[in-house]
Amino acid sequence: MIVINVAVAVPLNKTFYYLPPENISPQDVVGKRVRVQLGGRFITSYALEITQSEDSNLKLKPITEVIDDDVVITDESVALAKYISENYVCTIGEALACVIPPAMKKPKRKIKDVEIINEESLPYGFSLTAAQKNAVDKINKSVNSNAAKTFLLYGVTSSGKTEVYLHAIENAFKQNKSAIMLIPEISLTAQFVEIVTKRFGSAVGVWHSGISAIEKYNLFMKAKSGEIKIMLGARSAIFTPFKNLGLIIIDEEHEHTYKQEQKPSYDAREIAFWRAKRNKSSVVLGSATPSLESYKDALENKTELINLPERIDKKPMPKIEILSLKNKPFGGSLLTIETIRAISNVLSKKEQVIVFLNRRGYSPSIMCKNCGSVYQCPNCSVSMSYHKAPESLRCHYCGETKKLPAVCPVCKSKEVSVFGAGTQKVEDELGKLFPKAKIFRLDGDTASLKENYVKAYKGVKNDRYDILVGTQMIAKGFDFPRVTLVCVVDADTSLYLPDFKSSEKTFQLITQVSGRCGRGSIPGNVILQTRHPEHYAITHAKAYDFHSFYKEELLQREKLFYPPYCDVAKIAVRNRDEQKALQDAEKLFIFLDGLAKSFEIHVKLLGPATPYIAKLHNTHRRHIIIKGDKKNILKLAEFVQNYKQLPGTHVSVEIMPSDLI
Ligand SMILES: Nc1ncnc2c1ncn2[C@@H]1O[C@H](COP(=O)(O)OP(=O)(O)OP(=O)(O)O)[C@@H](O)[C@H]1O
Ligand SMILES: [Zn+2]
Repeated sequence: MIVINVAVAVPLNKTFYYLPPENISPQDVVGKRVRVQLGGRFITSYALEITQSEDSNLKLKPITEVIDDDVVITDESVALAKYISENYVCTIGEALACVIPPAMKKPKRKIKDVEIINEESLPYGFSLTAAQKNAVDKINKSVNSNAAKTFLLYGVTSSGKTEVYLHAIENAFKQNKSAIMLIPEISLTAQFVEIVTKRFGSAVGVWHSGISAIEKYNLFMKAKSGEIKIMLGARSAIFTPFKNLGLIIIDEEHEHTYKQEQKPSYDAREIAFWRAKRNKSSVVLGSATPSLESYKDALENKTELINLPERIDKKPMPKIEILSLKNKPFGGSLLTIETIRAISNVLSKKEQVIVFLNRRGYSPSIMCKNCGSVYQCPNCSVSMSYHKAPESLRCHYCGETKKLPAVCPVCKSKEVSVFGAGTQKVEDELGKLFPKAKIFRLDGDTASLKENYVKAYKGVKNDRYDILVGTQMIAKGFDFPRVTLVCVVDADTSLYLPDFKSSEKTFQLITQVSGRCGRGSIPGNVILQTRHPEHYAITHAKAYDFHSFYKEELLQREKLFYPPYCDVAKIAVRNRDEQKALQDAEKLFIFLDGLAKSFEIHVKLLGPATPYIAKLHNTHRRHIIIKGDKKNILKLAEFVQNYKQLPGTHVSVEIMPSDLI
């Protein structure tokens, strides 16, 4: 009997046999996505191969539907899924659902292209600097000789990394090879789509979470057939099924968005290395603030370091002035007199300002002045943020929205007031201080409308706005030549989060946002408000001294045994019942500890600990952390799947998470 081996995206570590659908030959099923019934559910799955079964009594269900007309599963996608399943604790089916999106949809009739822009490629406007040329030569040599090398392009902000990428892509293109270019943030799409499509016209596809299921299908098939040769996109664009992949570029490689939090918790950088090895392609990791891991690899010659130590035309780095808020009372004015003066001065010269605060909403909490209680989210153990226009209280974690209470729910006092500041409040204050200035705010709230990304980018670029206010969305990648001042309202938002990466993230954020100014003909200035002016993340950022920061941070990591000195996994145990979450976390810890001892798996187990946010979406959480080397961590993490948990408990494993909170 002929049966078809199908990978289903469920956490059962095996593939399943189904009968081919009636009237369709088995050869026309294999390599395509199919719908199958499993345990009462219909699931989009992957038809891997035809097998002969000796057992003719086998009771098998037929495949319900063959989704694709053409083959979508390649040898590479199966091998890659196997790699993902072995390295991120998931099944082949779950891994395939990552490599080949189950949701992409074949159009009923041919639709016109939306994201592919048919502009003719434009000539280059300027010649490369010596440092850029050196970088391009090295990358091209590697691409042309199929050397499968990885480069770390460490170039200060505005050193012209984009131009290096474009020249390297052009070379790959001339060699008839394809290229993937990853960008970390959807807010940067407008800028990069403009730049890349100007050069490469209709050869470019754009892939991100905002595109429709049909657009995804079209792009996927066009990449597979070679109709497009360059894919620009977010993390998941790393899976673009190019056949002749020559080059993978990961811009802002330090960004945590390249790491998927949900299962499978893959890192796009690692997928890039795997694909590069298989396809003999080159990888370029670019950043002005490389991650500790990437910089260490480069210094140890595991990858090749290329430096762009200066800004284009030797423009000076912006001068960073630190304004200490140490002795200033909490809850006072958001902007110091010095900051207000600096903004006023820049606006009077018709230059532009970026005002950065990495917190959206109006205020992060509301508090009763009488009894001191803070209004908490009913579903999560966090305070609710106050939002103006429309006025509401919102939980930034579960989305719960409430009306602002007229009296304190605890003591009935009317003395309820907002506390702390977010981007809405900054926008408000700036509006009052500079009524003539045109202000645009880009953060998680305004960015829910897709067109606001484009509005922010084009508006600042074309001088329609004087001040851009925003969160980390505006901190990196943007190239706005008329921005001459950056104000960091509060540099400390990420500094004291209980996570081993909080100093690194703070250093990166300050360096990146500072790098947004002084990119044109007028030098830039940065004003950085902080309560911790002496912290090494801040002092080294002020001095643009990445290497000293790196050394100091490495010492801390070594002392506390954290990456890059070990690998880590975060196991989250969740249950709606707090006691059950706690009990199961403790039982799981004992189970893993016993296994580690009896199988002599050398790892360090920590926990179970209450995470920074103990309750999320009405679910209580406990974390177990495994530290050690990757092989041992994976060995132990595999056992998590065999753990018999209490009803209602959900256990997930994240390999090398971007944080431990
Ligand atoms: N060779 C060159 N000659 C003149 N201008 C250049 C050259 N190369 C790049 N530029 C310009 O310099 C500016 C900064 O370049 P780019 O945006 O690529 O910097 P970057 O290194 O990516 O910075 P960041 O890390 O801040 O994103 C851009 O406006 C770009 O057009
Ligand atoms: Zn909530």
